[in-house]
Amino acid sequence: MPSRPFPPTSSPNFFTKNRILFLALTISASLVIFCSILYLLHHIWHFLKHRLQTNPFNESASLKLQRFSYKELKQATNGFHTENVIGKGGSSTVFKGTLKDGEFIAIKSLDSLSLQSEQEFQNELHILGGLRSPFLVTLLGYCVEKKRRLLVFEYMPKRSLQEFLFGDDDDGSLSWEKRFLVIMDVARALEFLHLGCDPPVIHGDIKPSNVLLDDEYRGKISDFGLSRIKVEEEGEFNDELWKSQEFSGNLTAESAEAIGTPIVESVNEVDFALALKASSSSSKNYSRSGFNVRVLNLNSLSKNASIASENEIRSGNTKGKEISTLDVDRDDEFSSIDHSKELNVNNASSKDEEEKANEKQWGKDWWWRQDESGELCSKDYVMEWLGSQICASNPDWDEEKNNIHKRTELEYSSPTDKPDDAEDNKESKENEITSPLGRVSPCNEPCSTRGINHQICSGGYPGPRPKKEKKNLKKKQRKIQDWWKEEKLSELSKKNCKLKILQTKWKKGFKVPHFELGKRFYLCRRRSFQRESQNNDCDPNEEFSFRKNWRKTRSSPSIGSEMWSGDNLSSTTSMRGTLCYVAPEYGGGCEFLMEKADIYSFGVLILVIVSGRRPLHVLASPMKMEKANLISWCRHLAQSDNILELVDEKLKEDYNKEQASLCINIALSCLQKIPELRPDIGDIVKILKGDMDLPYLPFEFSPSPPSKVYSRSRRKQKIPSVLYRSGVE
Ligand SMILES: Nc1ncnc2c1ncn2[C@@H]1O[C@H](COP(=O)(O)OP(=O)(O)OP(=O)(O)O)[C@@H](O)[C@H]1O
Repeated sequence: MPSRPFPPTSSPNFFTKNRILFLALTISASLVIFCSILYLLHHIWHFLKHRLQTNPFNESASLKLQRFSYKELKQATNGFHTENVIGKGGSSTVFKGTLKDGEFIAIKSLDSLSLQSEQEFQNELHILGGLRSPFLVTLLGYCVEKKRRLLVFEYMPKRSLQEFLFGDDDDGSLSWEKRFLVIMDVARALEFLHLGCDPPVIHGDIKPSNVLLDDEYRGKISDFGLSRIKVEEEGEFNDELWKSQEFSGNLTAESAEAIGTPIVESVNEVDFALALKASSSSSKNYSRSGFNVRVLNLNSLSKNASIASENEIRSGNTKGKEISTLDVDRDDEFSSIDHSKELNVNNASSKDEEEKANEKQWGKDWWWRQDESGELCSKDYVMEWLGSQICASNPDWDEEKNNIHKRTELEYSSPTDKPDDAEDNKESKENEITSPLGRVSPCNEPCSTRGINHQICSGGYPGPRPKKEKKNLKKKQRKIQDWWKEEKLSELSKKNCKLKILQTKWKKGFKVPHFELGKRFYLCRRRSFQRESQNNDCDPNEEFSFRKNWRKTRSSPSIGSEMWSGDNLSSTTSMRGTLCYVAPEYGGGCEFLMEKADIYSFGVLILVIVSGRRPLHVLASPMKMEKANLISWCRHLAQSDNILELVDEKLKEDYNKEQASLCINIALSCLQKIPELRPDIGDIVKILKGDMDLPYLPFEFSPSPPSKVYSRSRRKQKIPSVLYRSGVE
């Protein structure tokens, strides 16, 4: 039997094909595995690298914040007793508390719940809550119960630098050494925020009242209500993310969870339009509709507003009510919350509260005032500010008052001289030779809080004032106003003209209904503000903050700077920070708070610390006018090679001249108008430590011609290591 042929199942061709296929599969599989491993390794490396950069937001485990109950905090502060009040911010009251274990704490309690205060609360909670540094005030915990929002901080026994520099209880203990250390501490704090954190954190409101002092007068930065996390994507800012942070004040839910802090449910999604709308709204009128920004548009805004304003007109109450644009769909949770009552703050009568609310309310008009009103001009702000400053206690002013007092006494002592005549004669004589500021005479009249129209305060001239004298006084005040206007504000007016032209162009080009609305609100608010200002007494403890506008603090006002040049008063849609400390570019429409804006504020802070003066200091004597604006005075001194004249007179000769001039020079370089030219904080710290040379200052700050500037000997100065905080270096 012939054998059957073996079926040709495996030809050499078949084997080769299979082998090739197998090889190809193996190679591609191993390639995929290899690439995945590479990808994984890259990610691990990236993650580790960033972790090593002390990324505060990833160190979740160690940063769990303690959640306090309201009851616990109430006990710690003896029922939030007024005796325990240690500070007052624009939107919160700070109490000293004692925990059961005897530890002192500072409890910051929101006075009322508005979008803005909620946003700042969230900011502090999520940004500061995720940071740990010996140069930052430690956030220990929080309390969120219904409408109550409280933050618990480590207690800083020496309170704020502001109180120390300008407070009544100045015992002169802020020696040069301490001042220098505080400058160093703030620089280190900013170094941590800008360079030690990834992503960097921008504080956004560096000023003396936000620098707290510990037992040894070492400075720590506080108040992260305006701070921002800088998010940079492929070299460009991520607009969306930035804005969402800017206006919602929230990190994402995940990141919040990561640092163990709560997201307060209602404010998760808020955008620019809402923030603007809400920034001119009061907590009392806050509505749920405001939270859903996605449905907001200009039409709904104007519609809501017109309904609201109609209601207001009907009820005859137009005071402080732009907010009522949001009156539709009122949300109980966020409607009228009177925190102070709950907190047992006894001294706030309902009337007072209303006034306070109105006052804050006025402050929230900033955006409308900026963007819309035809009447808006920087001059207004300057005049308003001047009004309050003239009331402020001021050594130079006091000096001048004493002189005037002496003069007046002399005049009165002569039996032949009638007081009124004497005053008149004096006025006509002095009129010829000096500006009205030189002839300011004191009064006992109450001062209105804002506006140059108010009386000039003095504590040293007792007794009732004859009618004629009052008239004279008014005359003088009017002259003072005119003089200020002529001398200092013409430049501002020019800028305002430009601004108005721009606004007109804008209006012509785009007829958007809500502009008119804004104007109506502004005018309405302005009227109510004027009424308020007529009634208010002068409070020297005011500060102009762009987030709160005029606000009361326990300490004296800190204000001034570039306002004479108008730089700080340019129009912007979302100005935040504190006047005179805020960088000029931030007022120019730049929406991003950059590190260099912090550097600018730091420059102002240095000058304030070194000089013991506020950035804008209205002085009685025209001879001292040049000193009114700390920054321009400093620039003038630099030009005349005399910067040490800026050093606080209280220090007499008891200070380190090299350190002082180093600080002033650093400040000058921080105050350069072009942000890019300002040094970064890493360099500043190195310069302060003496590890790096001071960069060349621009020609405008130099007393010498350019050639000399460049041949100027560079100072290399070693600061004794004892100056640095142990364990930190
Ligand atoms: N941890 C603290 N220890 C001691 N005093 C504090 C502390 N925190 C705040 N203060 C005091 O309370 C004052 C107001 O605090 P803070 O500026 O934080 O309130 P705020 O409402 O955020 O003010 P702002 O209007 O600047 O936002 C401070 O100037 C300081 O005197």
